[in-house]
Amino acid sequence: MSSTHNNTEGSEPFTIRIGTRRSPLALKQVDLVIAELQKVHKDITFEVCPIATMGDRDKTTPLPELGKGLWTNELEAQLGAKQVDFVVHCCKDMPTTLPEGCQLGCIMEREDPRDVVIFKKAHGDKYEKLGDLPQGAVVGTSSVRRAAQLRRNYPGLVFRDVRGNIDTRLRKVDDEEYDCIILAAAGLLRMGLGGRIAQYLDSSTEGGGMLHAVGQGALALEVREGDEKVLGILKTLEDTPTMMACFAERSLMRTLEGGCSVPVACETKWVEEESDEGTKKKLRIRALVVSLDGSEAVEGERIEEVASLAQADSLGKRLAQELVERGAQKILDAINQVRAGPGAVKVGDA
Ligand SMILES: NCc1[nH]cc(CCC(=O)O)c1CC(=O)O
Repeated sequence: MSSTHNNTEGSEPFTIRIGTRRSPLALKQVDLVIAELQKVHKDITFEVCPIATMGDRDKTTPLPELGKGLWTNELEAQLGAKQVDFVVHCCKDMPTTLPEGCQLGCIMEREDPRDVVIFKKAHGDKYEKLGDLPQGAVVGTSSVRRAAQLRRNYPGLVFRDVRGNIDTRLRKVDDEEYDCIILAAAGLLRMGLGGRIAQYLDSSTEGGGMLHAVGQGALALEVREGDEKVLGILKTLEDTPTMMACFAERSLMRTLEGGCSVPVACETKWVEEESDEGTKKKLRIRALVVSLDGSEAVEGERIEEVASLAQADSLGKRLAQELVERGAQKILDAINQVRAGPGAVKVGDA
């Protein structure tokens, strides 16, 4: 008689295959996910299946020309073909509408969602913040969202593209003609590179704030639609407040983009609000749609009680509609017009 190993699943040990990009950050993120899963599911074997996506292979074509899903399409194809059981994504890199047959299984607790400034090593401790930089200083970023917001507050700075993985970008700021670069805190912190962070940017930054990208700092796990077995396994990793915040952000983006990626920035925070009935936790979402050159912007904010993903969705949608009514459409139309014309304009987030 064969003995059956008694495990938490109540069945034979089995293997789960995980789809991921193969960048050092992506692999680190998968390690973090597996470490969390392994705590609960001791007898499951997790196998990492890294591949290069279009965004990894093509490092020169402007991002929008590569189309939507440049970081995700190949991974979702593998998921659909059952070559992998779930995919680990940066939530920020996922299009707001998923392909048929795919489902956002869960979103994990968020790392710091803010953007940060990293100065060239050779500058030593000469600069502490963006405002310390002289006229004409060069800021590396390929994100129109970042450049457009910073242009508004720091008109003297010059913006240049910088693409590549985190290590490549850090090498470029140190060795090439950049004075600083802007990156997401989350990637640096996960890679143990937080020591390079000189300044955190958010809506309240003195001298000029910045809102982050939709989904920035959160990891999202994508599964085949209705795959209850895998959904059940991943459920233990869900951070519901983060998931609700990201749903609000993604709904905002989905409502605004109308088929084309646009420079939309946001910031969500769970805040306590006092009322006659006592204190209540509410979700505050701030958002900004900005023209490519930073000359025009429409900003807004809403605070609502959110107790479900559907309510998070409608919060994001309402804020988007409010921004459109207050003039965001004019900015979006202008961007879409340039996008449709000859010559590429980058509006994806890098
Ligand atoms: N495609 C770039 C990308 N996608 C997600 C992150 C950061 C990590 C995160 O937001 O979870 C980055 C790098 C960056 O913006 O600095």
